[in-house]
Amino acid sequence: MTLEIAQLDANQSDFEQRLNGLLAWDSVSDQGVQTAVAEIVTSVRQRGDAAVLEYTRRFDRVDAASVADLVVSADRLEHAWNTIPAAQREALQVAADRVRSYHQHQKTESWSYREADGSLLGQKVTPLDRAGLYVPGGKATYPSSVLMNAIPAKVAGVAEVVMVVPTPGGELNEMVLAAAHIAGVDTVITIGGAQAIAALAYGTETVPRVDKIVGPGNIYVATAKRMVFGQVGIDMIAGPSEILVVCDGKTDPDWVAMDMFSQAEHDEDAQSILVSPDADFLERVRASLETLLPTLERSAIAQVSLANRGALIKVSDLDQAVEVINRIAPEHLELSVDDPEAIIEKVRHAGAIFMGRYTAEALGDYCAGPNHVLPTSGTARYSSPLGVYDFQKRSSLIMCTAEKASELGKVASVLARGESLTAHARSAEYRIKD
Ligand SMILES: NC(=O)c1ccc[n+]([C@@H]2O[C@H](COP(=O)([O-])OP(=O)(O)OC[C@H]3O[C@@H](n4cnc5c(N)ncnc54)[C@H](O)[C@@H]3O)[C@@H](O)[C@H]2O)c1
Ligand SMILES: N[C@H](CO)Cc1c[nH]c[nH+]1
Repeated sequence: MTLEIAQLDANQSDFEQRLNGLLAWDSVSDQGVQTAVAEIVTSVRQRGDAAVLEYTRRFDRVDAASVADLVVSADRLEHAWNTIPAAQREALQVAADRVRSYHQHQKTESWSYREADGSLLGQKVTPLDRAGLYVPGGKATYPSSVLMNAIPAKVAGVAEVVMVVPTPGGELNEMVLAAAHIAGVDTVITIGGAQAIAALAYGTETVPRVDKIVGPGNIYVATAKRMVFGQVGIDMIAGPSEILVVCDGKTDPDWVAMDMFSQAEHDEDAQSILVSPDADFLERVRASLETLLPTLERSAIAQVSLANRGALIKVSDLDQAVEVINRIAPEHLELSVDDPEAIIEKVRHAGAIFMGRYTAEALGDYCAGPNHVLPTSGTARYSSPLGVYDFQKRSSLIMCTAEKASELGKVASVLARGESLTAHARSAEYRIKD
C-alpha cells in the first residue's frame, strides 16, 4: 500500500497556490449534488412520508412499510443501554458526564437591569421548543456524536429532541441507541441524508417539524442544511473532519502519524496536515505514515484522504507555523510542542485547540468534555463549536416608566421624522409629557 502526501514549504513561491488547492472543498456547491438535493427536499416537502420511504429505500437499502416503523421506541433505547457490554456502558457514562459538566458552564441566563427611574432593560433567554439532531451513519457509526448533539440541547432545556440517524442496510447500532437513551433523546428515527434534513425542516405525517437542525454529515446533509436554512435554524455547515498538527519535532513520530490518521480515516475528503520547522521530523512522520497505513482497519479511506488533501508543511519557525494555522483556521489544532501556552495567545482561528503532546485530538472526539461538532473548511474564522448557546435564543426586554417614555419619545420622534416614518414619530410623541 503506497502512501502519497503533499510536501510543501511555506517559504516557496508556489506555497499559497498549492495550499489553496489542498484546502478547497467545493463539494457543497457542486452542481450535481445541488440538483440531487433540491429534488429530494422538494419531494419530501410535497409528499412527506412517502418520499422519505422511497429515498431511504434507495440510499440506505431499508425497505420499511411506513416511517412509523423507522421510529425506535424508548423501550428499545433502554434495552440497548441495558444490554451493551458493561465496558461500553461505563465509557458512555463517563463521556456523557464529562460532556454534560463542560456544557453546563456554557448555559447563559436571562439578565436585566433597572435605570435610575425604574425603567427595565434586559434579555430573556429561552430554550428552543424542538430541536432536530443529525447523527451521521453512512460510512461509520457515531455514538459519540449522539452525546455531543443531544447533551447541550438538554442542558439548554430544549423540551423535545428529535434525532435522525441513517442505518444502511437496516442495521441498528446498539451503542448509538444506548447513547440516545443516556442523553435523554425524546424521539429517534432511523432515516438519514437530505431526506432526513427535509423531513425535520418541513415535517411529515410522522416526522415532527423542528425549529433548528444541528449536527454534522456528508455533502448531501450539508447541502440540504444550507437549502432549508430560513425554514429552520441550523448550527453550521460542518464538512469533512480536519486536523492540523503543529510539532516542534520532539514528539514520537508514530503518535503524530496516528493523530493524522485519526481524522483521515473518517472520510476520503477528510484533511490531515502536519506543520513543523524540523525537516528531519517531517521525514520521520512521513515514514511512520507509510509504515502504519497498512495496519489501519480503514486504510483505504485514509490513503485517499492523505493523497487528495493531506500535507506535510515545512516552516521556518513556530511563528510562521502560527501564520499557517490562522490562514487555515482548522477544525482541530494540535499544538504538539513544549510550551503550548506560549503559542495559544497568537492563535486566532481554530475550532478546538489541543495543547501539548499528551492531548490527542481523539480524546476530544469522545470524552474530554468540549463538543466535537466544530466549524470546518476555514469557518472557524467566524463560527464556534456546537454548544448550549445553539439551543437557546434571546428576547430583548424593555419596560419604560412614564418619565422614560417621555424622555425617549423626544429622541425617537426626531429620529423617526428623519426617516420619514411619521407613524413611528407620532406613536412616540403620544407619550411625551408637556
Ligand atoms: N464534524 C463532526 O463533528 C463530525 C462527526 C462525525 C462525522 N463527521 C463527518 O460526517 C460525515 C459523515 O458522512 P457519512 O457519509 O458517513 O454519513 P451521513 O449520515 O452524513 O450520510 C449518509 C447519507 O447520505 C445519503 N447519501 C449517500 N449517497 C447519496 C447519493 N448518491 N445521493 C443522495 N444521498 C446520498 C444517504 O441518504 C445516507 O443516509 C463524514 O464526512 C465525517 O467526517 C463529522
Ligand atoms: N472527529 C469528528 C469531528 O470532526 C468527531 C468524531 C466522532 N467520532 C470520532 N470522531
